[in-house]
Amino acid sequence: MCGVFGVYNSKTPAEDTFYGLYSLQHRGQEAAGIVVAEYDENKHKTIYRQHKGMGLVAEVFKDPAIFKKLPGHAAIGHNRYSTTGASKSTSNIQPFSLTYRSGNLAIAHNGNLTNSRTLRKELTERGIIFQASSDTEIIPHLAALSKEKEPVHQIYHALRQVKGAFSLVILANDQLIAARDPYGVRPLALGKTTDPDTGDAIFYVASETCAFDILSVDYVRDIEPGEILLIDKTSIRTHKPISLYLPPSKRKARCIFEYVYFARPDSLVFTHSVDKIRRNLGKNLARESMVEPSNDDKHQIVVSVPDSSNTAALGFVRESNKICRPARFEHGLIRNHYVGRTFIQPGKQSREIKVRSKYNIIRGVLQDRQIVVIDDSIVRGTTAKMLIKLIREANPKEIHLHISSAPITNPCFYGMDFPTKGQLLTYLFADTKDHDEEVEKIREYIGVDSLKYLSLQGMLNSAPRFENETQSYCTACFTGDYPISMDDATTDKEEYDNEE
Ligand SMILES: O=P(O)(O)OC[C@H]1O[C@H](OP(=O)(O)OP(=O)(O)O)[C@H](O)[C@@H]1O
Ligand SMILES: NC(=O)CC[C@H](N)C(=O)O
Ligand code: SF4
Ligand SMILES: [Mg+2]
Repeated sequence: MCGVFGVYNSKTPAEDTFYGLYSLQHRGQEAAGIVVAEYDENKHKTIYRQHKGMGLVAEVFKDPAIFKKLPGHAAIGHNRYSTTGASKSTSNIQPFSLTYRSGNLAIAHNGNLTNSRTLRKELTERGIIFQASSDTEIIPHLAALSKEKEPVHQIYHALRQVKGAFSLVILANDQLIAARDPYGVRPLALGKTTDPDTGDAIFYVASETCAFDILSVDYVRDIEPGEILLIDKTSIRTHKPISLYLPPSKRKARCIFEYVYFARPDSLVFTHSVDKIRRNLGKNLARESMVEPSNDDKHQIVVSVPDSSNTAALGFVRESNKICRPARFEHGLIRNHYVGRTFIQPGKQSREIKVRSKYNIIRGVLQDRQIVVIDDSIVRGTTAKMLIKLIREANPKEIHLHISSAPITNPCFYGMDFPTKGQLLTYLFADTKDHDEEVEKIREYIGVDSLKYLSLQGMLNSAPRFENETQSYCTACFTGDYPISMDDATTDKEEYDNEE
């Protein structure tokens, strides 16, 4: 999924970006980087400096001396969760920065392009040399090839040619550019504060608004789907950046999975509170639930799988009580906070080890009870399978697993790393005759007394509506209805990587 952050007209751009990336850590745990722009008055040009590395933000930027070497007025940063190009390859760490005929360019990307292989082949045939194997590097190459003079127009020209999901922050000489694909698949927000000394604006761009909160920055609005926003010296005085627009798409395709799992609940995503939508998902799940408290239990014991399903579990409990099905939220699973997100971890074995070391059970809460376990999603099934085995060790009376999203049956090509059906748990049961039989087989496999997924309609009813739009969300991994065509013939993430 990746986290992107940008800042313009700050006295401490590297530090601001560090804190922004730190709060966006949940969007990518593989690598992090910052590129800072400093205007050199003597040379009349902008100099870029960077620091990048594999691992978490706090590890990559552990040494405070790094920040002394990154002075400037603007910066962009990136947390990587790889979707195209090997995870472990250092050449894929973003932001990418390069020098070309119009000066300096640096780019950070959240999303995934669906025609990058086709474009890469064309560019390679024209003699372009690629340093990385990720899709993102295509964009600066296309911009550099553009006949336009202004970097923002070169970027526009490049973005007309790429397809797929992109939320971008770009440094172009001394300017900051933010852009979002016309479908609006990934989020991107604009924030602002005022410099108390000059009255000038300080602009911020981030994947999620939680990055603004940590810096006491006001959320202004979202970068619109298809918008290319230019922030420069003039806009800091006027407090108004300039916008260009890519041709609109017929429909919008905001990733509904951002609401289900990915984003932090304290963020506004697509202009709406993730917390509120996640509570709605839990509420609708309670309405669809068929589990009644067993005779000798006064309450259902509802246990969330921390952290991502905590909010849905709260919504579930509240609604259950409203509809006279007494329920009580309990901490039955404790999470080790030093283990990050497991689903976005590359590699099966490392995901399994992480799940096992991540959770432990509180026996007293679970023993001899009827337990409703709430999780937000089942993707590969690693978490559910291992967790239920763990919960069984506490001898609960019954385990009912409730999922606050529909079954994931199709790959994502727009920025989540499950590019083939074979990676999904549902694939194991693809030959079942209908939905009920499929759910029953999954129930048996996971080893629970009952399994309930929220319906697709229940999911859509939980998410906000956008006026004058025929379709607002991408639900492709749940439905197979892909809003953006997949031009590339292969989904091999490491196609262009050499053995390391
Ligand atoms: O079926 P799987 O492939 O295991 O993936 C789904 C699980 O992964 C996610 O949690 P994760 O641990 O990544 O993040 P969290 O700590 O934010 O809940 C999600 O909330 C599910 O629990
Ligand atoms: N998840 C993402 O947003 C990934 C960005 C980019 N496609 C990469 O693989 O580096
Ligand atoms: S396929 Fe699923 S995860 Fe991917 S963008 Fe669409 S809704 Fe989001
Ligand atoms: Mg989770």
